[in-house]
Amino acid sequence: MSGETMIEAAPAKINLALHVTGQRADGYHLLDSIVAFAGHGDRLTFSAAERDSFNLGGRFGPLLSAEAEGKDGNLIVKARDLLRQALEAGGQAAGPVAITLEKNLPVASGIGGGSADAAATLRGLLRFWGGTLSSDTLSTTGLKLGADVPMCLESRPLRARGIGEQIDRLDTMPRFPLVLANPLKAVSTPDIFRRLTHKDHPPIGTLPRSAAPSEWLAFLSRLRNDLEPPARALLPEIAEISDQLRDVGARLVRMSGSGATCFGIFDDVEAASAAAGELARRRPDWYVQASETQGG
Ligand SMILES: C[C@](O)(CO)[C@H](O)COP(=O)(O)OP(=O)(O)OC[C@H]1O[C@@H](n2ccc(N)nc2=O)[C@H](O)[C@@H]1O
Ligand SMILES: Nc1ncnc2c1ncn2[C@@H]1O[C@H](COP(=O)(O)OP(=O)(O)OP(=O)(O)O)[C@@H](O)[C@H]1O
Repeated sequence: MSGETMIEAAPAKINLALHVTGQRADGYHLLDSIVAFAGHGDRLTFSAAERDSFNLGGRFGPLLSAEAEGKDGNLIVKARDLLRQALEAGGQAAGPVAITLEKNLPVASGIGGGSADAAATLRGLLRFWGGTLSSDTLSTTGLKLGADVPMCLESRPLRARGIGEQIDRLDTMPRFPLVLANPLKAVSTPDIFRRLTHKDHPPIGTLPRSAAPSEWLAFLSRLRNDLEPPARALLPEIAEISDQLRDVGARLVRMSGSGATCFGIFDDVEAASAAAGELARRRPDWYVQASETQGG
């Protein structure tokens, strides 16, 4: 075990497009999604300790600890236990660790907060413990924690198919300056999937060949998030957020994941930052964050 402290970023996951293309016999939906990761997210810290511990801080930490009580517990703890099991099964050491989560992302908001944290736990603890696990085993372990965890393990531009676990990297995707906005009302992912009426949309077509932002923006503009109609029916604020993002100059506005976070893509980081400032002034009751997606 290392004596040092290690930090692992858990970037917000953004579904730039999400098509629902079918449903498996077990009820899980088949997706075709273009995904990028923001420069902004949660932050995990791992330190050597005499016994395991888990602490929460950050803007949304108190909300999460209150919510998690009496429920299934935090995904970080589950990820730690699953990884330890996998390493110890192969004769590798996985000693006690103190984990701290700085919870900066709103909870149940469609930007993969819990999945990003679970993935960062797997990545970070593997480094902290100095363990070795094949990328297939890591991805399978991640999938046990949630459909979004394998893509969050990558945390780089990708196309996800299957239920989210079949991943192709999109190395030519440019960085997109954007603003994330959320009404601070939690949305339940299973609830949104349950409300879907159309489950057989066509898959995403041919991807751009170049890395030109204009080509990518035109491509993304032709796509959709099929979870947006049921989410809008549940939460009228999504329409309001989308209108506001357009009003402050976004080129493309869409909801991420099962909502309610929407993103607006801007021409440059200065425009995104100014728009976020204006939006936060207009709606201090919303979560508003300027960021930029990470490149391939
Ligand atoms: C909407 C997305 O965020 C898009 O990236 C993901 O598909 C959701 O991923 P997640 O939050 O990690 O989802 P999980 O925790 O695995 O599943 C929560 C619930 O969502 C539904 N679910 C999830 C993923 C999927 N491909 N089909 C589904 O129908 C299932 O009812 C499942 O019980
Ligand atoms: N570390 C965590 N961060 C956030 N939520 C967690 C965490 N651990 C457990 N949860 C539980 O997971 C639920 C879903 O939260 P999460 O923020 O991952 O949703 P989401 O942003 O909609 O994710 P996705 O985009 O993957 O659907 C929460 O309501 C909470 O009870």
